[in-house]
Amino acid sequence: MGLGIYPCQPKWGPMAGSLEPRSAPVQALRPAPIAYTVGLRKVYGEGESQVLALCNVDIQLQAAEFTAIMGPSGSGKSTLLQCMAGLDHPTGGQVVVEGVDLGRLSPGRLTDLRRDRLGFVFQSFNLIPQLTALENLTLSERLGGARVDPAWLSHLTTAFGLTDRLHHRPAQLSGGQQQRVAVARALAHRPAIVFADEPTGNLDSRTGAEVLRLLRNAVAQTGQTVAMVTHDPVAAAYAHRVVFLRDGAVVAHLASPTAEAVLQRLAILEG
Ligand SMILES: Nc1ncnc2c1ncn2[C@@H]1O[C@H](COP(=O)(O)OP(=O)(O)OP(=O)(O)O)[C@@H](O)[C@H]1O
Repeated sequence: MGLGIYPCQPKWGPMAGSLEPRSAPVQALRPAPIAYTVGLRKVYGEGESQVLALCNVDIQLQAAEFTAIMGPSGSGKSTLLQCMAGLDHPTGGQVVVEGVDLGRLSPGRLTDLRRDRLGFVFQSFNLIPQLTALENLTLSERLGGARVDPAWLSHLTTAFGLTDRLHHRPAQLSGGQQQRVAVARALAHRPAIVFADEPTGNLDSRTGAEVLRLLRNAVAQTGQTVAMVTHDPVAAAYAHRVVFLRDGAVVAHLASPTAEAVLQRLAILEG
């Protein structure tokens, strides 16, 4: 049986008592999200080997909020991030970023939107090895995007402790320095949203904490919107809100998370 007739109903419903309050007056006061999905669905493969990675996911990212996405291995976290960031095509449903339905964009317009309005941070840094840190920082400009404001770039490199590393190539930098360059690069063109997939996965806890502080400061000080996939409850506690996935569906939200509260929710999900 293929997934064409799969009911798309995960084994898990929302976790009792864990959803954010949704009274009508509070909803009415909430500003429109900067990005959202409606009924997002992603199926990989065909026929017997089909995998339902996302199952009718509705999620909102609020502007100037730091959202962490968590869940057991294989629950669909990276797939959700990739679909929201226009790096992967959903099988069904909608992704809307700053009012633009990504599904209606031509491949060229989607590439432009990714370059100009989105920033990316990956677990493996993904810097271009032949370019210096400074050249990596201005990559979106080098790819034909808007000019990176020199004053903003100077602020970023100072705040990120990179001023004496700008002419080094990635291989001449530590892992933490490389990820700081990657985060600064993601912020350099002032994107609407930074998507980060396990940004601390390759870092020790001290270096990882530095990177998380930089992301959180970007949210607190400049109103940057950040969405981050992580396995680490300590990393998730830097966020304003955690969205939990299980079997490709959103099953819980946690506002103002602590590492302990995140750990408890994960234990229930993985139990
Ligand atoms: N390219 C692909 N082809 C086939 N199946 C895939 C592909 N990418 C992901 N999947 C499957 O989709 C499901 C969701 O994968 P995804 O990587 O989004 O989960 P995840 O929660 O990010 O997992 P992890 O925490 O282990 O990184 C999994 O069952 C995975 O095996």
